[in-house]
Amino acid sequence: MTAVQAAFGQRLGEAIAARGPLCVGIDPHPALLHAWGLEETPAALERFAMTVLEAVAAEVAVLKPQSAFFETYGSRGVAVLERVVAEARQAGALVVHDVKRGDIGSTMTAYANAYLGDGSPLAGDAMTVSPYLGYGSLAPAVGIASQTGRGVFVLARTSNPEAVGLQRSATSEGRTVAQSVVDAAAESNAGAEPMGHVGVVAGATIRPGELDFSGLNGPILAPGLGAQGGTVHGLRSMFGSALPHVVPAVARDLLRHGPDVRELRTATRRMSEDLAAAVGG
Ligand SMILES: O=C(O)c1cc(=O)[nH]c(=O)n1[C@@H]1O[C@H](COP(=O)(O)O)[C@@H](O)[C@H]1O
Repeated sequence: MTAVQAAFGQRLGEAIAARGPLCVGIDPHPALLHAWGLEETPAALERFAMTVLEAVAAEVAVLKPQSAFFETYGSRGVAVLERVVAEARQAGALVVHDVKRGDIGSTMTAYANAYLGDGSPLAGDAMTVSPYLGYGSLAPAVGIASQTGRGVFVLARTSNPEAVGLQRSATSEGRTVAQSVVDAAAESNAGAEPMGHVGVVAGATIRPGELDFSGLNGPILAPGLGAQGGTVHGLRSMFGSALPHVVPAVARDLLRHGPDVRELRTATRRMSEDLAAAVGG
C-alpha cells in the first residue's frame, strides 16, 4: 500500500519555509523558444523545460507548468510534461499543474484523477481549477486532493483585464463574485492546520483591499509579476495580513533570462531575495 503523503497545506508551508514563496511558471511560449534559439518541436520543448528545471527546481518552492504549451505537441508534449513533473518533484519542488479545469460530476472526477490521483503518470501536487460551473461542481477535485495530500487553486480574481466585468460583479448577497469564491474556499479550509488544501488564484495585479482573505486559511497563488505589471513591492498592499500565504508566480519575466542556466538561476535568486525582503519587512 502506498503511504499517504502529508496534507498539501503542510507540505506547501514547509516548502515556503525552506525555499521562500516564489513559484516559477514553466511556459514554453513559441516566442520564448525562438528567443532561446530553439525550434517549435517536442525535442526543443524538452530542452527548454529541462533547462528551467536544471536552473531552478532545487531553488524554488513551487513550479507551475502551463499544460497548454505541452499539449500543443500532442502525446510527445504530454510525455515531456510527465518528465517535468517527475524531475521537479525529485528536486524537491511542488508542482502545480496550470490547467484551469472546471466541469461537472464524473468528468470533474476524471480531471482530478488525471492531475491529482495517486498513480496517475501526471500526478503533481496541485492543479488550478475554474469555479464558473459553480464552486460545488469542484467537489470531486477538492475531495480527491484532500484524500491524496494534494491541493487545488480555484480561480477567484484572475490577473487578466477581461476578468473584471465578471469577477468584480456583485452577487445577490452583495459580495463580488471573486469574494464569494474566496469565501467558499474558506469554508472548505475551515479548521485545517497549518492551512487548508484549497487555495485561490488572485493576480498580483488586483486593487489593494479588493478582496478579504482574512478567513481563507489557505494559499493564494498570485500570478502576474513582471510581464503583467505586478511588482514584489505591491504585494503587501494587495494581500495585507494574508501575505505569508501568498505564492507569487512569474514566468516570462524570469524565463527571458535563459537559456543560460546560471543567468536564469541568478535572476530567480534575485527575485526570491526581493520577495523575502518585501514579505518579511
Ligand atoms: O492560473 C494561473 O496560473 C494564472 C492565473 C491568472 O490569473 N493569470 C495568469 O497569468 N495565470 C497564468 O500565469 C502565467 C503568466 O505568467 P507570466 O508570463 O509571468 O505573465 C500563464 O501561464 C497564465 O496562464
